[in-house]
Amino acid sequence: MLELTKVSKLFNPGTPDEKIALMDINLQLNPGDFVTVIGSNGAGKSTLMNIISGVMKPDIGEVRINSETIHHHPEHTRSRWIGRVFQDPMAGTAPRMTIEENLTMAFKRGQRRGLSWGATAKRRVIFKEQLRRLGIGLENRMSAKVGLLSGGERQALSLLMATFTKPQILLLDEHTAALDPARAELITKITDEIVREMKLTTLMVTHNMEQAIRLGNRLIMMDKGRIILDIPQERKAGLTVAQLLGEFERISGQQLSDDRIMLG
Ligand SMILES: Nc1ncnc2c1ncn2[C@@H]1O[C@H](COP(=O)(O)OP(=O)(O)OP(=O)(O)O)[C@@H](O)[C@H]1O
Repeated sequence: MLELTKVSKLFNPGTPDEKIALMDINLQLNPGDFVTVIGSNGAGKSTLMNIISGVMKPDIGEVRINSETIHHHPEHTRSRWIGRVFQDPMAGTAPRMTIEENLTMAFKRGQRRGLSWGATAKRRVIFKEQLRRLGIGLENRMSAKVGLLSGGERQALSLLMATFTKPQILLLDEHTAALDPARAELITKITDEIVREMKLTTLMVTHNMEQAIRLGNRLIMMDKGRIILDIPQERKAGLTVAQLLGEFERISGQQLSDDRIMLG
């Protein structure tokens, strides 16, 4: 499904500001894998997401989706296969457009994948149905401008738009971090439901340790540009936050330094 082979990325190479963002990353996701990603500050989590989504190119190494190398595809063509939700609720939607117009945009992206839902009226019924699944009443506000929605409502809509046409890969980049705890929990619940129902292959970066353990079927821990721990479902199921932090210390020889860390 998604395969990274020997991917490395350095910033400012050969200068005093040289930073290793990713070093020799090998990662393979199987169809339907829901992988949570945690790590210390500057571990390379965002760079990993940026390289998969095509915002950045690796210095060396390969990224493949369904065995096809995707380096030569720019970000906008990769959006046919990759859905992404960012931390910033403003990032995934167009604020001056209505909910319906935003969904139409997401729908049109998917059309190239062979979707055809015909007339506008039929599409509107489908949009309403999809919005109702979120359980926050957006189906009754289809003509509202998205800029008027709360952060949580916008993240729910972003999530729906990113998954509308079943992407091959879903990237969630700390997508609940900017929300208050109640909204973050709601978006987490909706995420879990959508990912499970649609069986989406998903990578989710989070600073919430408890969430990283609770969600998904696999957990990856990063430090200094490397994957230092890859925990499968069987081991993840009984894991506690204290054990997870202990594992980090044991392998990296230091405490997990993350100024946004949440233990639960
Ligand atoms: N555009 C850039 N220019 C220079 N250095 C960069 C750039 N982007 C990232 N880095 C550096 O690369 C390393 C990895 O950064 P990255 O943002 O991927 O880490 P992260 O795990 O997402 O961190 P955090 O959790 O703190 O957001 C860090 O040392 C960072 O300072």
